[in-house]
Amino acid sequence: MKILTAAQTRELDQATIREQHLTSAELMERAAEALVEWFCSLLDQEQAGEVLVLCGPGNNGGDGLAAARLLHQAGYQMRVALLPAETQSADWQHNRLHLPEAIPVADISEQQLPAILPGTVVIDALFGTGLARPLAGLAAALVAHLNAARARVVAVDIPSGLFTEAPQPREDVAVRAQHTVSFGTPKLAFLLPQNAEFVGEWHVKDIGLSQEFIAGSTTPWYYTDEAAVAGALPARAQFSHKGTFGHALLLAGSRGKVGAAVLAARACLRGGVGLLTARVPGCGYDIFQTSVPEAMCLADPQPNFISALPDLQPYQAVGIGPGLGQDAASLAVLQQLLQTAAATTAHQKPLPLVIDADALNLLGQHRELLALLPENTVLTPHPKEFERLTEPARDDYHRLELLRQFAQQRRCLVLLKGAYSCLATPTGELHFNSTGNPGMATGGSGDVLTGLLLALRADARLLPFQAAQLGVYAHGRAGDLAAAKTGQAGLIAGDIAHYIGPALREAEA
Ligand SMILES: NC(=O)C1=CN([C@@H]2O[C@H](COP(=O)(O)OP(=O)(O)OC[C@H]3O[C@@H](n4cnc5c(N)ncnc54)[C@H](O)[C@@H]3O)[C@@H](O)[C@H]2O)[C@@H](O)CC1
Ligand SMILES: [K+]
Repeated sequence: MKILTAAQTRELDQATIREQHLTSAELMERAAEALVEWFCSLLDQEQAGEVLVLCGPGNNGGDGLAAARLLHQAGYQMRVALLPAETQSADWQHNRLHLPEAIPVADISEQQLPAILPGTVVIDALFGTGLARPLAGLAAALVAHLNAARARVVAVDIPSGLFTEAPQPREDVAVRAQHTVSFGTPKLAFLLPQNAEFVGEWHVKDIGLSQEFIAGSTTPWYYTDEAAVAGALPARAQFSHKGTFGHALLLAGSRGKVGAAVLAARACLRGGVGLLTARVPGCGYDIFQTSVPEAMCLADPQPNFISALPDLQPYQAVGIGPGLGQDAASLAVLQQLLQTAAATTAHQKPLPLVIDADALNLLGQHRELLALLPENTVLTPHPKEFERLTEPARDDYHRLELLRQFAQQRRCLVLLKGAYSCLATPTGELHFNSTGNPGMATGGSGDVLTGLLLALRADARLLPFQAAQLGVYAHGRAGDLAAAKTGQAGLIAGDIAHYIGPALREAEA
């Protein structure tokens, strides 16, 4: 699903109106109906008590006025407070005119901020995508008053004060909502950690906006939902054999961290790889062979870490990093891997690589090695690891820009891990993942992701981006399926690996 800018959202509204021969008030009515339907499913009249709608002067306020009317008709006890302004939008005026007289309406002033008791349900319809500058004056005072009131807040379209696709200076005020109900497509602001305290839980409602306009819009931002990966995994042909799905090599583990190799290997096998060979330190041989009998094992001559790169000739993809440690000998292995993989690019496609964890830290310490990365290498840093590869980011928006630049410059697929993990492509696209849950913030879940990505990169039927996108999505989905059984607290990385099969099955062609 595409993520659009505020300007594109406005154009989308206009295109929908033209295409479907609607009035703008009719489109606003659809938005209000969607909001109200959602609201009624959340809280009944008794649970809601008196509902206060705060309305700004634009169409966001118009949505609020229309919703107040519809909720009143549905039997909710409503109260409306209006933020004064020199002018109001036409659809605002239309909905002001149609507001039932039974609903009390007050004008907001510095002296007369609306009374908000703790627990009051407040619908924030002050500003939406038309926010033109940071909040100041009365609007800022009102939002500070609301945030201090400990109300139950539902934001319409976007919490007032947040910009759709740009950061707001830190000291600025924005509404802290428990829920945000938006229309059509998600907004970039919803996907960034720094906005979580404002956005709360977000919901995007379909209001029949022009699909043709969306299809024709260009954007660097995408949201990987179920539809984006539907059918992404080709069905297995009847006469497939192990070779069809590739032979992967995993370089992982060091003394005390052989478990990382085990987890990555299990995930790689669950990811459908044809054959898996793991290079582990000598101390890991018995552990690995016993824990993952389905994989082959090449013990390193060194007992405690990996010191020698096996011959790469048999493999269709190589993963390196989980539990690797940062010994100088392992750095040499990484360097040799990059040189060998890059050398194969001259006469054939580059050897697919997946680079994670300590292998990323080693790259961060020896940035000259970045120039050796073969095209379409998959890197999976969390924000700290990414910072070691680049520079500290000012905020989440700046980090996205660094991510985009890095992926373009290095011609790699870079996955910035976190909630809504973001996959950057060599062409400058950013794909935010929709699956996963906080239960996955547990040791080893990154190792599982590496193993799964390795399996999908070894599968020659998938293009590099498809493999990475499917891997990230299925990893999160496996975590969601696992958490449904274990609860989030009880979730361990091995559970995620266990559910990779069912998660991938959902994306089968
Ligand atoms: N255009 C449409 O047809 C639809 C629009 N919808 C709603 O309309 C919203 C966008 O409406 P608008 O474009 O009218 O914009 P907004 O309602 O977000 O705000 C625009 C108004 O706020 C003022 N303003 C902007 N920044 C301000 C600030 N910092 N301090 C004080 N005043 C400020 C502007 O001068 C203008 O009067 C969406 O977020 C959505 O809620 C929905 O009804 C769906 C349909
Ligand atoms: K709002």
